[in-house]
Amino acid sequence: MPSSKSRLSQQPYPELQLTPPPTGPVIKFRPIIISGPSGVGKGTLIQMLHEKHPGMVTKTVSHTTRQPRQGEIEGENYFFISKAKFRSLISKNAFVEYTYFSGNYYGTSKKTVKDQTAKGMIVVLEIDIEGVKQMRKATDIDASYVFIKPPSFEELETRLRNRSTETEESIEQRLQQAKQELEQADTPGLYDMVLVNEDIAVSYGKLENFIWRLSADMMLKRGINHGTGRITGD
Ligand SMILES: Nc1ncnc2c1ncn2[C@@H]1O[C@H](COP(=O)(O)OP(=O)(O)OP(=O)(O)O)[C@@H](O)[C@H]1O
Repeated sequence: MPSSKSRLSQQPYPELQLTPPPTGPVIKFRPIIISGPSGVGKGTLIQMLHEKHPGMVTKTVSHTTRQPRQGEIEGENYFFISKAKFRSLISKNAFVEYTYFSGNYYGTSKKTVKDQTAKGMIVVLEIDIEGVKQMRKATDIDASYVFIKPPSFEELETRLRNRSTETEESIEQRLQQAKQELEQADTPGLYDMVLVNEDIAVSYGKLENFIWRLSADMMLKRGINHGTGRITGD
């Protein structure tokens, strides 16, 4: 696969300068939630967004109860907290979504999403389908949801194998999980866009276009001047 930078040629809204306004109220963009089966290319697409729009597109740091691995940094890879603290945060409804996986909790705190949004950043989060269902039920984070599909199940398997990061057992588990996720992806009201990731450059263009269109709609609704990115009324 060519490097992500060489593929980033198309800017669908060249006139739209997505930089936070230097003064005045900060524009709050809707968080973008990306889901899809393991190996479909979510991480690749999100990395491309970060590389092309550093300082504008951001991810949040998750909380976990698992032990830090060698080299992992508190506040950079995860916020490492105890199970008691995690459970206390659950009871306070502090997570956008959370999951219990392999003996540990993992979750995205509402505060981290809201803090980044308040700074005028577009938060892009990778969240699985169960997390999306949790988020759709909650009302305090107004996000947009994208599901990434593989062109075929065989291609998904090829990508997972070629990535060479998984054991055979893990590949089988992921493919099993993928079947269930793909069956649910078209459930009405779950995702705002379903994107088939065939050619990575085309997929990236469609994803960027979707995000810009949302942002442009939001700016227009709020009377924002595209030239400066400043809010002219609300
Ligand atoms: N459109 C594409 N065509 C071919 N290969 C791709 C495409 N998109 C991604 N890949 C490759 O497929 C593999 C899986 O991609 P990636 O790691 O981004 O998947 P993921 O959805 O983030 O998986 P996980 O959920 O397991 O983290 C990587 O080796 C990546 O380079």
